[in-house]
Amino acid sequence: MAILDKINQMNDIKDLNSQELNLLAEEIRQFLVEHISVTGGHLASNLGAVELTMALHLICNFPKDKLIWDVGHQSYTHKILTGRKNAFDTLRQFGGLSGFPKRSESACDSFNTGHSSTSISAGLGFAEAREILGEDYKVISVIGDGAFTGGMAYEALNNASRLKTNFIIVLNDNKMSISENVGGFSTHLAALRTAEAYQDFKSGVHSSLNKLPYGDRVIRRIQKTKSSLKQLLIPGMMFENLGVTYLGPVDGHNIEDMLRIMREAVKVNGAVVVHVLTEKGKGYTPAERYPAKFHGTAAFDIESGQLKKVKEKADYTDVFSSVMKKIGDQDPSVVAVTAAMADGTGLKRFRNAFPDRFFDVGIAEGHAVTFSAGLAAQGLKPVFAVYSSFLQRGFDQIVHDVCMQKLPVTFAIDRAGLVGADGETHQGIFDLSYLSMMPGMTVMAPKNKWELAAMLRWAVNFEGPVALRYSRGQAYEGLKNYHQKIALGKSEKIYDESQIALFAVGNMMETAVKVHDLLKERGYDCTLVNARFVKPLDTEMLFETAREHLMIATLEDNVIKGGYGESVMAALQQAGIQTKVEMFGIRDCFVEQGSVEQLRRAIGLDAESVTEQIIRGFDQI
Ligand SMILES: Cc1ncc(C[n+]2csc(CCOP(=O)(O)OP(=O)(O)O)c2C)c(N)n1
Ligand SMILES: CC(=O)[C@@H](O)[C@H](O)COP(=O)(O)O
Ligand SMILES: [Mg+2]
Repeated sequence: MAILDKINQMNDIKDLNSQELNLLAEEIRQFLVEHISVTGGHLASNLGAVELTMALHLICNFPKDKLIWDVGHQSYTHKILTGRKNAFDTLRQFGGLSGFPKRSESACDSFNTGHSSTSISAGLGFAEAREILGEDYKVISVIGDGAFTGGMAYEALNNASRLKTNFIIVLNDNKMSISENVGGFSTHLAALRTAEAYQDFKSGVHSSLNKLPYGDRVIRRIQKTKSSLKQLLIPGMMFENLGVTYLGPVDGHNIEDMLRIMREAVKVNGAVVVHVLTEKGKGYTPAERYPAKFHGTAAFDIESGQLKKVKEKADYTDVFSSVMKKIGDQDPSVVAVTAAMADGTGLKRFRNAFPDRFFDVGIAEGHAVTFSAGLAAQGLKPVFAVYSSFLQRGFDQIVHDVCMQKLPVTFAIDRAGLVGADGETHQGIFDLSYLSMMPGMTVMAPKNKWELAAMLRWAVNFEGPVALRYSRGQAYEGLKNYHQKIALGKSEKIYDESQIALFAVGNMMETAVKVHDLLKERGYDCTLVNARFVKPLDTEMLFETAREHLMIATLEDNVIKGGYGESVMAALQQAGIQTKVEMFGIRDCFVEQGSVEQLRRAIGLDAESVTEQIIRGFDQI
């Protein structure tokens, strides 16, 4: 890779001529495919953003200028161009290069991201701060068409209209969210794309008018007129009417064209949207053909595009997917909602079977919650399938629109607990706390794949809000013979022994079984209880067990604060039961990237660490 080898630190790209730049783009693509095929990562979005990132690096000076990526999953070329190329062997691994921008990783990463639709708000903050502090740097936010379906983007645009100094918003439009993009804004972008033919004409008119003594006034007049001529001159009218200049569309794989438009953009005194057209997966045929599959991928074979490790057993998402389809067959009042995660949540199967009862609302979790509340208020049974960390976006909507009205919305919460390589932004470690505190909310978690099926059936028929949380990855197939009927607020005793009683939540039951066995090997007896319900708590079982044991241990893959363990502790205290309690969960910290096994070991949530700690605690009694 002759050209890429010359790029060792920020701003090296500026020494290249036009031909070398095009060669560099090819070499970066090859580098991305070669590395991500080994480590896994967000391939398709990065392949599409190569030239776009290069153009930004040619126009900016890093780290002085500020580049803010939306979601941040497409920032790999930026990392390569800012001295992090050699760390790509460790991408998304424990202690390695993050898959998202990280201020702690480089001075060239201005803002941490991972969740969608934040970049315009953050960028606007940078731009306003620049003015107040009397500084001088460019501020550029890069947001995808998918991320632009999130409400925060509109709130920020609305706010950006007041800005009198330059702030560039690059809209990277590849017609895709993870799957096809949806909604009215996406249709609007499609219309803008077809306005491409007018672009030269439009920029010609704009720049000629700008040169006239009162050119800016003439442009403003045209913007104010109701004439249909305006549509011809100003295709991005929606932005222009909000007081934000629109430039584009421009071919996002043509560096020269992008530089030309960016040179115009930096002259605008205010917020300016530069509409860039790219192809997701560009340059690697399997990713061009299947951009959703290669959005985020595990290691794959470059030649065939096939994953190196074939899934042997169902994961929880597969179980949810097939049970939802069956429930849909049996009950026409069940409807499904996703916020742009039809693939990841497994709702694709439901969508294919019942397209009229399926809603992809875009990356709009807050809206999805209230929309589900509306469906429920009219007698339907909505299931909102969502990743745990993304549901954080809907906190007030769950309180205000669902729980206060006691509406029967089922929250099918996937990726609960530690998720692994995506790191701290994506760990689903807060849901038990923030959901348990809400009056009227029922919170449950299955111990294995059969229990997920039973709980889902139970939840959709329950007359109130239910949160059902399950984890990323292979569904546990142990404890198959324990299938006591689901009953509100009732937990399930697995092993009835003495001395120590271990209460575990959902996914952590697999670890709890190992802890039980390890304790046995070390000569300790251990009763094992599958909590099933984090709320309401099974106080009957808890109190009875506490009175019969010397020590209670709780195990959850959630932060300890406000989690299951603290509920158990509080209930025992209120009842005046003095049994010793050890809580196992996530201490007050964010958990970095790594495999789930590595992370559990690092935070003391693996079977061996839990066993050791229980023994230490028990021996002190
Ligand atoms: C709040 C939130 N919801 C969902 C996601 C999952 N997610 C990550 S990328 C993505 C699609 C983004 O599409 P776009 O912005 O167009 O970027 P592209 O991948 O097409 O480059 C989604 C839904 C997220 N990161 N944050
Ligand atoms: C960037 C993003 O938010 C998603 O692409 C996420 O990485 C998907 O995670 P899963 O691989 O768990 O579906
Ligand atoms: Mg997109």
